[in-house]
Amino acid sequence: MISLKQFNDGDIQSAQQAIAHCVAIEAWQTQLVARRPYRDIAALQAVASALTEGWGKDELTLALRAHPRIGERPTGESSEAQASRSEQAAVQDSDRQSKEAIRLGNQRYEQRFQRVFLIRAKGRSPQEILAALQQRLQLSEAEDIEVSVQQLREITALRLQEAIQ
Ligand SMILES: NC(=O)NC1=NC(=O)NC1=O
Repeated sequence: MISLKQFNDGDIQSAQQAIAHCVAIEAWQTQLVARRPYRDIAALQAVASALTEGWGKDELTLALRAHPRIGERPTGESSEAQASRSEQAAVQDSDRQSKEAIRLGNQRYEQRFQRVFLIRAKGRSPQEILAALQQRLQLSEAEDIEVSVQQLREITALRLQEAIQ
């Protein structure tokens, strides 16, 4: 985590490094860095959010490369892995039955949509995640893309809040 001043004043390389784990979409990273300096955190978050406006299936596909499945404990010390572990803590600590239900739900979801199920996990219990997964299985491809992109926006915003304070 770095301060807004450090983010504003740092060189391009270090500024991009500080936010790269928020979402694996290069354009978002480079544009957020290019618009420095930000007068305050709210201005930074407003631009970060505006830069997600046009996201669709292509951006989702890019971002999913960096998101482990829900319930699969992300390994490694990368910023992404650390962020995922903390976001998914409630699932990691849940009982075996919930974990198995989520694992099976992920399988069903991937068979239907051919992509990893993405949900903003922070603040959600395993039960809430499971309920969301069941609901998402009823959606059409287009509907689920829209919901998945919205989840990606939420995860990105939460990670940015943690990254620069
Ligand atoms: N497949 C996922 O939904 N992954 C994740 N959701 C989060 O909130 N963090 C993740 O890594």
